[in-house]
Amino acid sequence: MSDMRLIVAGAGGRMGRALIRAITETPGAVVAGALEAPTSPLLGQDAGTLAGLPPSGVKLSPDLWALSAEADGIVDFTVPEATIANVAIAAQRGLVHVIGTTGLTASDEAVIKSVTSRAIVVKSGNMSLGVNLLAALVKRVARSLDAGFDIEIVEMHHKAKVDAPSGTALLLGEAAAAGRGIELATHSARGRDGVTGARKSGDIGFASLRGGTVTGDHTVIFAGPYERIELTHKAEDRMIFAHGALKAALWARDQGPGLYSMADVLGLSDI
Ligand SMILES: NC(=O)C1=CN([C@@H]2O[C@H](COP(=O)(O)OP(=O)(O)OC[C@H]3O[C@@H](n4cnc5c(N)ncnc54)[C@H](OP(=O)(O)O)[C@@H]3O)[C@@H](O)[C@H]2O)C=CC1
Ligand SMILES: O=C(O)C1=N[C@H](C(=O)O)C[C@H](O)C1
Repeated sequence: MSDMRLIVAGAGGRMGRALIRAITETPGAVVAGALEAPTSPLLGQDAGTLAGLPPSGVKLSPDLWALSAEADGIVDFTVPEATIANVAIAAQRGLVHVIGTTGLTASDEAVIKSVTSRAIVVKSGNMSLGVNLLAALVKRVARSLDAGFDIEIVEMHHKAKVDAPSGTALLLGEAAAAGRGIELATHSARGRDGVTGARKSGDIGFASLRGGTVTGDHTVIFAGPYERIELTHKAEDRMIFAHGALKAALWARDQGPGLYSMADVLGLSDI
């Protein structure tokens, strides 16, 4: 099969630069385009050079329609507004769309879902192997423990992160809720402050810390009477997300239309 031609959306960002490096070092994939915001001062710069590599000849462009004429997929770690704009073009052009962007609203999620009867989308709040294994473990542990064990999810990220709770924390919350057989939407406690009253039994709590250069730490705490289980993942380098996203793109190329998760890509869906 020919190399998969990938567009990196948000190519000047932290994840975009990691993706350019990951694609460059992976056989079977090539950088076919580098998309950036129309207002970005980086437009016209070389994607390879920005990623700390030799010049690639691929310049940052704001025009996905033009870039996508010669591409098979788009790997998108940007901002919700950009991702939603990209969804329509990717679907129209028949591109595999790998979405890592977090902070998506329920209506954004609905827009993404709406194209998946005809388009291939892989979306996950965390593309790393470790976090997706952690999610499977969390689901399993939650299934074994009753509501006497309170579930709390703590995450810490670098000071530039703009959304909270993190996409990963929400993914882990969904896993815990699935294990317990409840809906996260109606059993979640976010942003406690002031006189909140006692903890509501059955809720899944979230707490977000921001500071420094932390790549991404997540702990799921099962706090029961006189004992506590804590499951933790610590990301040490963004390349784990980039390699996961690339694996997703190459995997998705052989799938039919649909909305897939990293659990599907990694074969963890049945845990
Ligand atoms: N699922 C996962 O595994 C992971 C998800 N993420 C998520 O990925 C997203 C990006 O993270 P990160 O790289 O750290 O953030 P950055 O802010 O470093 O990068 C985002 C990039 O997207 C660009 N951008 C904004 N608007 C557009 C547009 N319309 N078209 C193209 N590009 C655009 C930004 O440009 P400008 O700065 O000029 O606005 C910026 O370069 C976040 O939502 C984050 O939570 C991060 C890591 C792992
Ligand atoms: O913004 C980040 O940096 C990260 N975002 C993702 C999230 O919201 O969980 C994944 C990772 O933790 C890094």
